[in-house]
Parts: sequence; structure tokens; C-alpha cells
Amino acid sequence: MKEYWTSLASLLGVFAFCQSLMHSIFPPELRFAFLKFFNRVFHLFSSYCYFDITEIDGVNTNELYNAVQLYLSSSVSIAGNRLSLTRAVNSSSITFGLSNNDSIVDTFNGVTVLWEHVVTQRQTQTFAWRPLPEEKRGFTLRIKKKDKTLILNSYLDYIMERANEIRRKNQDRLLYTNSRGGSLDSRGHPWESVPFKHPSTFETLAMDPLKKQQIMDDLKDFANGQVFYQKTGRAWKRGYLLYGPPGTGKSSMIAAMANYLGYDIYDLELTEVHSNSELRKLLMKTSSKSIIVIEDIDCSINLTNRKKNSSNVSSLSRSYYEAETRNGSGSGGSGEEGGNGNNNTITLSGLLNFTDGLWSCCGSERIFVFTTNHIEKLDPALLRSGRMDMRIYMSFCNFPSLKILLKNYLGYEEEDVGEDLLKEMERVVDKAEMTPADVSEALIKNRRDKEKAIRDLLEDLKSRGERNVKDGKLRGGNGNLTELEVVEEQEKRAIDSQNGRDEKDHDEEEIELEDNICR
Ligand SMILES: Nc1ncnc2c1ncn2[C@@H]1O[C@H](COP(=O)(O)OP(=O)(O)OP(=O)(O)O)[C@@H](O)[C@H]1O
Ligand SMILES: [Mg+2]
Repeated sequence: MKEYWTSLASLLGVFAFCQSLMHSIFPPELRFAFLKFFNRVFHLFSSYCYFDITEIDGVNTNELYNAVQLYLSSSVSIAGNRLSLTRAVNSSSITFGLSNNDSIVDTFNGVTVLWEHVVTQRQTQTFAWRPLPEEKRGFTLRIKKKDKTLILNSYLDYIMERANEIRRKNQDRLLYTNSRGGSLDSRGHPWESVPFKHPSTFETLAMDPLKKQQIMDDLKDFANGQVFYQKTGRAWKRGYLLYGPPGTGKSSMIAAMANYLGYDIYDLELTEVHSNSELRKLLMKTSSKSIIVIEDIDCSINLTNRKKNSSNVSSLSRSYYEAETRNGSGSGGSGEEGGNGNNNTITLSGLLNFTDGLWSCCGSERIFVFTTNHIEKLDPALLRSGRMDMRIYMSFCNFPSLKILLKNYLGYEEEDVGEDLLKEMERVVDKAEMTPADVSEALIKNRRDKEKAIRDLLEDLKSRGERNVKDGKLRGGNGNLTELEVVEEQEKRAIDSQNGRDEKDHDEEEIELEDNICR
């Protein structure tokens, strides 16, 4: 051991001597050339190669630098003992990072690499369009030469992907709206955004637990389904239709979906969109991993009459034709649209293209959610599978939902309520047809006195149930209208109206055809 130290000291001594000799004998240019040469020889024989990832590339920020910083933050937070902490704008969490000139080892597919965070003082401020930071920051990646192909092909991609995930997790999600009408912001963006902080989650959502689990599984399958969608040649998107009476949790469900998947929400206000092409532009400006929501689709716009009375143009193509000519003239709707006196120039075809056509694939991993209180009013074209992959009926408060609400608002488990009261509630809850919103209100009102809250709620449930039976609102021998019956009834009505419309459309088309032939 002693010998080893002696030889190392003598080697260093020789090196120092050579250096001082160089300083005294050789001019700086020669010294620099020698060092460069020495460096080259060293790299030639070294088994490592190095990659520099600087923070600023020319005058642009290097995205890879930010990605590496974020990526390393996930491993540094566990391993490092001197860390830098940052908190980004729009973020409610803190990110750990490597301190200046610190290094860390990472392993990828069995290959070990070394990252060094290099910070040096910027020497002179060269001319730049924007002031550069005083410090020059960058990462140096050291890898074995034999691993170069693997690293360059997949490691850096992996880092970018992981960084995006971390960014999404750390950053507050955004809620976008197009309420500014067709006007653009200074960056040419048609959407305005605010941080999205809705507290609704699947845990707080009152609905049948089995149905809830089904929806959660469906969402997870979708989010993890990149390979599946690619393999089957389908666009990576999914449509959900939420329907049911007001106050049954449709909007809360959307918030829960966004919180569950970590997606942004685009709340599309159809009445603010003036044409099909504007709709397309809005779609193009949405990001992937997002939920595009059209609430109360039956009220937003008259979308039921896809085919309209027309003189000499096929009605379906007419709706396209109308939209396009109006776009061409640049007007916001001249009044002849659809022949229904409605100034809005969006057509059902435009909307279907938005969710379903080629344009819908200009991003990926997107969910479309439509909500309505009246499924029977919707055009069947909107309901067909592929467009609405899942139709979810949000029902009046039933017993499983009631138990969830009691837990949410009073912190009560079943045993806290008491067996008799619980049975009584179970007996009356379906007949009462109270929405979860009504039940929530009743519980919030008395949340300081939990027993009173339960008593009042039970009274409320009973009196509403009796009233419903008396008014003949409920059907069946015992006056019970089951949730299944409600769903069946609504869907049947929707399908009936589809058949009716199809027949009517068919007749109209035949008349049109005859007219055209005569002409
Ligand atoms: N299923 C539910 N689970 C938990 N809370 C609910 C549920 N349904 C309604 N609520 C409560 O009632 C309020 C209103 O619900 P929400 O806005 O989600 O209903 P909605 O179905 O979207 O109504 P509308 O059809 O009028 O838009 C929510 O703030 C929530 O607190
Ligand atoms: Mg709503």
C-alpha cells in the first residue's frame, strides 16, 4: 500500500514538474496545442465517451437539459445528500435536483452511466438577443463506448418520456375554455386556461361501486393502451357519454376522470364556436393526454337534424356545403344555416368529424366526454359505438351511493349509522328519487349535528318517496322504478327515435332523388 502511495506521489511530482517546465519554456499557444493533443490521445485510448448537454443551445433553451434535470430528480431524491430544490410555476410540488458539480450514477437496461452536473462561470457576455445567465450549466453524460448505440437510441428517449410524466405529475392540471369566442391570444392560442383544482375523485363519487370500478378499469386500459391501439389500427381516443338527471354527478365524474388520469380538461363551449373549421382549429390546439368535454350537448346546439329539407343538394352534403361556403365568406353565420333560423354554423357532421374523423387523430390519447340530461334528444349518429364507446347512466341516489355520501359528509361507516336506520334508508331511498346533489345538500346543512343530519335525511327520503308514490310518478306493482328500467326506457326511446329518423331520412332521400331525376 505504502509503495502505491509513493509511486502516485512521484507521478504527480513529475506531472507538476512537466507543467512548470512547459509554463516556463513554451509559449501559451504551444501549450494549448499540446493539451489538446494530449486530450485527444487520452480519449482515443479511453473506454468512455462523453456527451455534453448544455442548458442553452445558442440562444434557445435546450429541452433535453430540462428533461435530464427532471429525470435525475426522481433518482436524486432518494440517493443524494446535497440536493437543490425547485418549485416550478403552476406546480404545487417541489422537485429535487443535483447540486452544482455533483455527479450521480444511473442504470438503464443493465448499463451503468454517470451524470455530472457542470456549472461554470460565463466568461464574457457575448452579444445575444436576450441576456444569458451568468452561469453556464450543463450535464455531462459519461458512458462506455460500447454502450453508445443503446444509449443514443433508447436512453435519451426514455429520459424525455419519464420527464414528461414527472412534469405532468408535478404540475397542476389545467382547465381550458374557449369562452373568448373565436379570438386568439398573443401566442395564437384559442384556448384560455386556469389551474384545475376540482377535488372530485372516484373515491368521493357516489355511485354503484361495481360500475365505478368498471369505469376506472376502462380508463386505465385506455391510458395504458398505446400498443393496443397501434396494433388494432385505431386512433388512440375514447368517447364517453354521461347522461342522467341534473345533480347526479356528471360534471363531478369528469373531474374525477381528469384527477384519476392526470389529464387536462378542455371544456368546449359549442355556442361560442362559429363554424366547423373553427371547431377543427380548436381541436388541433388541444394537447394529448386530455379530456375534451362538451356539456349538455342537447342544449348547446341543435344537432339532431343532420339531414335537412333541401331543394337540390343531398341534405347530408348540404350541411357540409353550408358550413364550408360560410367559412369561405368568413361570416359568423348569416342566418340561413340549417334553415332553422339559428346563426350557429356548426353542423352535426362537423361535430362528428371533430370527434371521429381524420382530424380527431391529429393528437393522441384523448378522451371525449359528452354529457346530457336527455339522451333521447340526441341524434343516433352521436350515439353509435366508436363515437361513444361507453354510455354511463348517472342515476338518482341509490343505497350504495347513499353510503358513500354518508361517509364523505359525516365520516360515517355503516356501523356508525346503526342497523335499523340503515335498513329503513335502504327501503325508501330508491322511491325517493333524490339526486346525490340533494342528499349532499341535506347532509351539509346538518353536518355539525350528525344524528340530526341522519334523522332529517331519512324523513326527507320518506316524504319524497310517499309523494312520488301518491303522484303516480313511480311505476310497477310496488311503485318501484328500478334504475335498470330507467336506463332501458331512455335507451329504447333513443333507439326508437333513431329508427323513426332513419325511415324519415330514407323517405326524404328518395323524394330528393326523384326530384333531382325529374329536374
Ligand atoms: N354522484 C355524486 N357523487 C358525489 N357528489 C355528487 C354526485 N352527484 C352530485 N354530487 C354533488 O352535487 C353537486 C352537483 O353535481 P354535478 O354538477 O356533478 O351534477 P351534474 O350531473 O353535472 O348536474 P347537471 O346535469 O345539472 O350539470 C356536486 O358539486 C357534488 O357535490
Ligand atoms: Mg354538470
